[in-house]
Amino acid sequence: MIYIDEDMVLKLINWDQTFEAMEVAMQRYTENRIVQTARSRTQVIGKPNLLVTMPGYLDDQTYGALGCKLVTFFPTNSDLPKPLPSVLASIMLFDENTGLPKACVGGFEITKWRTSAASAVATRHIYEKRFKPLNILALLGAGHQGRTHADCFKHFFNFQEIRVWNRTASKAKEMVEEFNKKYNTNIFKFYESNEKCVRGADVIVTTTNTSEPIVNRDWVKPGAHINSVGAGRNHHSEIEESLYFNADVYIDHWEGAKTELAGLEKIGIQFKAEVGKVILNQVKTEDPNRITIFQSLGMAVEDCAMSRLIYDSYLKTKNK
Ligand SMILES: NC(=O)C1=CN([C@@H]2O[C@H](COP(=O)(O)OP(=O)(O)OC[C@H]3O[C@@H](n4cnc5c(N)ncnc54)[C@H](OP(=O)(O)O)[C@@H]3O)[C@@H](O)[C@H]2O)C=CC1
Ligand SMILES: O=C([O-])C1=[NH+]CCC1
Repeated sequence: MIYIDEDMVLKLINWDQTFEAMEVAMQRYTENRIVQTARSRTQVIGKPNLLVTMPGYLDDQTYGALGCKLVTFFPTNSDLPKPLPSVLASIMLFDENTGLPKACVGGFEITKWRTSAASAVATRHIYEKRFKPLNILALLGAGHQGRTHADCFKHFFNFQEIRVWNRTASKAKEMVEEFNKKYNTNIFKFYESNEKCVRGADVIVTTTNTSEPIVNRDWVKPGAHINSVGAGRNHHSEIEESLYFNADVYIDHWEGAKTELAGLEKIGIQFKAEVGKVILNQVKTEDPNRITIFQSLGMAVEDCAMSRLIYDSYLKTKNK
């Protein structure tokens, strides 16, 4: 069995293939060419820390794989004397004919890249495809996901302004300085207030652990698109609940939504469709003034597609 570590993953990964892998995973979901369940959660007694398992099978010539991602979600990691990321992961890849383990692939970078690319896929198909404006992007959260989303959205879309807000303002400030330098631009702007950051934005991305809303209904302009990625007490805590009643809400998969978004269903929110249906042009939001939300949970088959991609790329570099 091969071990592909995080440094190697970073050498092999790129945005265009990651985007394609996410599109394929979401599309195959809708075509019933995948198997996955809601993820299991094992909690460390007395702590908020979780081990989460995400097994899946994806049937596809290029991205198909049988795998299982093991994710640890340890919010207390940021309080350590030497802080560690709160979300860490490893992905096991198996031979689908023999069941033999083929590889263990570092899942930290993959989780950041594939989640960001899934948001980009949702933005492209739910929002951009309808010729909607891409002037202002608001990023709420400057943690690992917030930063990778910034890279990803800079790569795929031509926003004139990318606003950044974070609970700890100094981190948003640092990120803005770093990203303006990295891309030799001045489009990244620091925002002290989440309200000001959200008002007027065409696309909003939230990547925080908050359990209280950071996006209020009245702040979001008609027709805007939101990618809600983070999870607090619930996986839908970042957005004021009343906003869901005034929006078309898209999800990535129903198995996860049934458990992790049960709170939304309980208050009467009906999900419009999974993103795969939008990619396949089976569903769309007709009203240009309707707010759209992609409530991203993350799918095991996204990780299967990514580990297959990285595994194949790794073998190619070894056989050169
Ligand atoms: N949908 C999906 O597929 C995936 C979702 N996730 C989720 O994305 C989120 C972010 O992950 P990641 O970037 O790796 O984590 P990080 O620990 O790197 O970042 C956490 C972010 O949340 C902010 N935050 C924490 N508590 C609060 C609060 N009470 N109010 C406002 N902001 C808060 C932090 O701000 P500060 O700097 O001030 O601490 C920071 O910006 C997590 O909830 C994770 O579960 C992760 C992977 C995949
Ligand atoms: O899909 C994923 O890997 C995760 N979603 C929430 C935490 C990790």
